[in-house]
This record gives sequence, C-alpha cells and structure tokens, in this order.
Amino acid sequence: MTNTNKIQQTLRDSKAARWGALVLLASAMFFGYIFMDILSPLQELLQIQREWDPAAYGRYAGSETFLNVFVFFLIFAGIILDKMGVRFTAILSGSVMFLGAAVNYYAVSDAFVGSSAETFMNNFMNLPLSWWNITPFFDGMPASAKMSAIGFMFFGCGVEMAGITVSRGIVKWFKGKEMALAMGVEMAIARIGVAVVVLGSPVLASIDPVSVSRPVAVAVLLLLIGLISFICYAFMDKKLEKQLGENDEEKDDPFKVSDLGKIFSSKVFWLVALLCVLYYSAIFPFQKYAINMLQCNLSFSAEQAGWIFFVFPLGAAAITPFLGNFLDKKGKGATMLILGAVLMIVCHLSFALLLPATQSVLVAYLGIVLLGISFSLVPAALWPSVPKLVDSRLLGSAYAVIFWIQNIGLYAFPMIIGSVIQSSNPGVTNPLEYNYTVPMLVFASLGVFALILGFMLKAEDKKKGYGLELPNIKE
Ligand SMILES: C[C@H](NC(=O)[C@@H](N)CCCCN)C(=O)O
Repeated sequence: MTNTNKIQQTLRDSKAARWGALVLLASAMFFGYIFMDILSPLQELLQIQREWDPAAYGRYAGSETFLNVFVFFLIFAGIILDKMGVRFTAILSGSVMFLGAAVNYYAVSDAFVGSSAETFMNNFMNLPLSWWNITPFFDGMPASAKMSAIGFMFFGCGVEMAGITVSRGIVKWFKGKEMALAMGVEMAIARIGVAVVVLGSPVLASIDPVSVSRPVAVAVLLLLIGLISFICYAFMDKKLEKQLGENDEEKDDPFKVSDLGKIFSSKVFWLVALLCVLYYSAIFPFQKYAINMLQCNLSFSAEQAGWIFFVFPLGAAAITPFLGNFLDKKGKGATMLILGAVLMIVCHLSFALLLPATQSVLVAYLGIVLLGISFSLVPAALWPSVPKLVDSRLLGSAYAVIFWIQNIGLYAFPMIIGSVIQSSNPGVTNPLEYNYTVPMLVFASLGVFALILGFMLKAEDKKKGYGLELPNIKE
C-alpha cells in the first residue's frame, strides 16, 4: 500500500466517523452553552429565594470570564491543547466544566443554607466594591452568590477551554473536507442551547415546589453527559491518531512555547483577533441588555420582548450551517465578515434611531432578523478562517489567544454599556424608561471598527494570498 492510500483510509475519511466525532464534540458544547445561561432567566427567583440583588447577580455573571482574562487561564489552556492534544484537553475541559458547575449547584441548593460552607463564605473575601472594580466578590454579597461565583469561574475556564478544543478537533477531522459546515453545525447546536435555556429554565424552576436550584441540577447532569461524550470522542481520536501515525507532520515538529511569538508577531492574526473582540463585544454584551432595550422602546413586558429576542439565536442557528456550507464550496470568507459587520451596523443603528422614533414592532423584528443573519455570517466565516492563517501546530494557542482577547471585551463591555446607560439617562430611576440611543450607538460604532478591520483583512489576504476568499474543499 502506498503512503497516499494509507492517508486516504483513515477514520476521518469515513463520513459517518467524522460526523460521529462532531456529534460527540458538539453535544458537550451544547450542554456547556446550556449551563452558561441557566441562571439568566431566574434573576427574580434568585432575589426572592437566595437574596441576590442585581449587583450580586452581576458579579456572579462576570465571574465566568474572570480567571480566563485576569489569570490568563485561556492562554495556558491553548498551550495545554497544543502540547497535550485534543483528547486530553477535551476530557480535562469537560471535567473542569462539570466540577465548576457542581460547586455552582451546591451553592444555590437547599443543602448550602445553614451549612458550615455558608458560614465560611459569609466571611470570605469581603472586599469593598470599589476594589479595582474587577473582583467577583464584595462585602455584603450573599454567601451563596460568592460560592456560585467560585464554581462559575471554574466552569468558565472549562467551557472556554472546551470551545478552543472543539474548534481544534473539528479542524483535525474536517480539514480539506466540510470544515466550515461542521463548525457551522456545531455553533448552530450551541445557539439552540441558548434558546432552550431561555424558555426551559423558568419552566423547570416553576414546577411545584418552586426551586431555583432544580434547573441547575438538570444542567449539571447534562454536563456529566457532555463529559461522557468527550470520553467517547477520545477513543475515536486515539484510533485516528494511530492511523495517522508517521504521516502526522506535527509529530516531526512538535509545539514549543517559544513558537507563540509567531502568533503575536503576525499582522493577519491581530486583524482577526481585533475583529473578533469588536464584533462579539457588540453581540454578547448586547444580549444582556436587549430585552430591556426592547421593553423601553416598545412598552412591552419582559415576556413579549423575550419572544422578539428569541428569533435571534434560533435564526442564527438555522442559517449558520448553510453559510458554512457556502464557505466550504465557494469561499468568500473575508467578504462574509465585511457583510456581517455591515448588517450589524444597520441593526444597531436602527435600534438607536429608528426604533425609538417609530416604536414599531416590525422595526424591532427586522433589526433582530438582520442581527441573526449577521451573527451567522461572521462566526461561520471567522472560525474556519483561522487554520488558513496559522500553522496547525499553533492552532490551539491561536484560538486560545483570540478567545482571550475576545473575553476581555466580553468582560468590559457590559460594564461600559451599564455606565453609558446611566450617564445618558440622568435622573431616570425606572429601568423601563431608559433611552437606549447612546448605548446602541456605542454598539454600532464597534461594528464600524469591525468593518474597517474586515476591509484591512481582505486587503492583507489579497496581498499575501492566505486564501480567505477561496473554498475549503478543492474540487
Ligand atoms: C465559537 C464562538 N464561541 C465563543 O466565541 C466563545 N468564546 C463564547 C463565549 C460566550 C460567553 N458567554 C461562538 O459562540 O460563536
């Protein structure tokens, strides 16, 4: 048998095997995205049952990115991924997600109330709220919120580590094949997780007796299934690696930490990383304010506004795989990034200027639909483009550095927008009376900067020939 024949007959050449691997990787991510937002729709219940005020909830939510951003955990995660491989890192990230989530569950469960852990947490890290303004803990924060924040911090490390591992794993199985489609399907499944949780979490909590910890318990069990999926994936990965054997180029030229300099000194890498942080900072932080923004402009209840917003993750889930498929067959990755940024600017500008003037539900739906299309175009083109720009040995670290830079934006922008809302609404105390024009203009301006970077990326691609506009599948 020739070498070429040997390469053709690995597990990744079987459609069923590589899509099977994707199902295992995507399931774990799906459960991760479910846990990420499990408490988001339960803020009122947390206040009633566990005495979490909005400040405590805000600190809890911000703790997800804390270790990744400030302790550089994501950078270490990338190094672990490139040194130890997809199998090891998948199991490690699945375990960290599960353990962090289990601590989070214990903190909101009835077992925590009156326990010695509660007494301990009451005296733990009673920092003044002003301390650098980055602490996830503060004086007077309920013990359950502090303990939850610790769990959520570790969960945050696990889920972001899983994110880069899954992207790396998809490249391993799908490079030269339907890679963008596979990434699109994986992201679509994750978006469905967000939609499921918005509706499912309050339903689970409201079963008699009403309990804020029940949805969290279910989500922890799902994470256990996610860990099992990663373990099953590891068997497939091991078999593939055995088959790749000596044909694996990465074995001859293993990853060295000093290689990270190659990532940091690459202009095209910085263009992608900055585009990513600007674009995603106008998406995920916007999600946190979207319901309130719609309520203020349309005089709607949270439920009515929620139904408009619901179109966003579901729309993105429906379209992303098709755009991934388009990228695989036709290319045009840089153009898709530019178009996605344009649609985001149009959407945020219409929310800033047109919606307050018209108070029209149609304008709200059109804006959300445009944003859904944008949130399909950019992720579908962005993540599959990274392997075209970075050496495959450094891919885990490259994804990790991009996620790290993105996490800085995801950490900072909810706070920045919160301050902008306050300063542009002097004297307004009723949260249903905020004017969102200035905050939405801030989001739109992020889109403008992302658009400029999109054009610069396209020009750099034309100059250096990275192949961003070329299809992934060569006929
Ligand atoms: C694949 C990509 N994921 C990310 O960018 C994560 N770093 C998201 C973190 C979400 C934090 N709430 C995506 O979902 O498009």
